[in-house]
Amino acid sequence: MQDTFQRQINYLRIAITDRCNLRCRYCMPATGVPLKGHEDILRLEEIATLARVAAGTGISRIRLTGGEPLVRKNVVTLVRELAAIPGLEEISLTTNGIFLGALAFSLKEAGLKRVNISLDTLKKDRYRYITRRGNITSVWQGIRAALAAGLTPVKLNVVITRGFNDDEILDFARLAREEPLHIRFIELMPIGTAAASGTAYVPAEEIKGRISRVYPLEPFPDLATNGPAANFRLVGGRGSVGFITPMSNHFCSRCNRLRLTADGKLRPCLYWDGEIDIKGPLRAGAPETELAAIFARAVSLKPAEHHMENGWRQPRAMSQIGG
Ligand SMILES: Nc1nc2c(ncn2[C@@H]2O[C@H](COP(=O)(O)OP(=O)(O)OP(=O)(O)O)[C@@H](O)[C@H]2O)c(=O)[nH]1
Ligand SMILES: C[S@@+](CC[C@H](N)C(=O)[O-])C[C@H]1O[C@@H](n2cnc3c(N)ncnc32)[C@H](O)[C@@H]1O
Ligand code: SF4
Ligand code: SF4
Repeated sequence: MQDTFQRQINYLRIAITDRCNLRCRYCMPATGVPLKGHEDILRLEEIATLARVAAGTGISRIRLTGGEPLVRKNVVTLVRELAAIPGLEEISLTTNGIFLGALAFSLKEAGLKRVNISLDTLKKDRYRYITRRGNITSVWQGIRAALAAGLTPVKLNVVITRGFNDDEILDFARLAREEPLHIRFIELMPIGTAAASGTAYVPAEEIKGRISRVYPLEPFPDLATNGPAANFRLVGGRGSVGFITPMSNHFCSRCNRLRLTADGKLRPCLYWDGEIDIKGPLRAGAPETELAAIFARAVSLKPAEHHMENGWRQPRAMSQIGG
């Protein structure tokens, strides 16, 4: 599908749940985000139906996210169903990694291609602080299991915030040198609790400068997956570092994605309030041609770019949109 700005839309991010086992401070309040009722959330077979329709419209990659996708019961069965859909070349997943140790091999066997794992600090106490409850040892078990299972390339998503973890930038770079891990530094966006907290993002250029003064970097186009990251190999290293810059240098002109929320809304953009209900028509028995037309309408409504700078704030939490 092509949108009104000549961008090819071939990637769908599906939030398969709005629930999460963690409470990352920049993402949600300590009490969590009000959850949708059981009936409001797409059933797994409904997600599979919509994925089949999406594939028919030209979507070739699907990423499962949330909330925390691995808290959704029967996620392995869902992956198996999605992996069997003709036209879907890649099913991937973004997770906090806590339950990945237990699930990595079954997910791989079911057809998952790769995982991105969120880890904002390498320090045990800080991890518990930023997630308000997580145990970093479980995340490392998840990372090791992902590598062993071949869910590769394994990418680590790191949100650097001023005064919290900006002293760990070189530790992460060292990790990328020593291990086959691809660290992506993400600029904090004013979404979720981050919007009101005044927490400051650290521009990617500053992070890159600090790394390249110690570890020479060279462009690493091989890791490109049509995602937003600009990737660099550390000369002589096993992994890489990448930069996702929604704030300092947004990548909207290359946008290739739609989002489907856990409660069945199609979102043309991460940072825009437009969304289209597709669960209602699906449950009312709409034929697949009609559902495909709803995908096409969502694509036609994609804005040229986000306007995070103009003061409008996304009312949905990141865990509801899927990141
Ligand atoms: N502004 C904006 N940020 C995005 C978008 N897609 C991803 N991000 C940010 O990048 C983070 C990491 O995204 P991932 O879930 O790892 O997905 P990805 O980077 O597309 O994955 P790859 O296919 O591995 O490149 C998200 O949580 C967001 O913070 C987008 O379309 N717009
Ligand atoms: C919303 S989570 C969903 C998937 C899973 N629970 C996880 O944490 O990977 C996806 C990603 O969004 C990132 N994220 C959450 N809030 C953000 C914000 N305000 N700005 C930038 N990234 C954010 C998280 O760090 C995580 O990497
Ligand atoms: S970033 Fe992911 S793990 Fe952390 S609270 Fe949000 S949804 Fe949960
Ligand atoms: S902010 Fe919106 S338009 Fe820009 S890359 Fe993200 S989803 Fe696409």
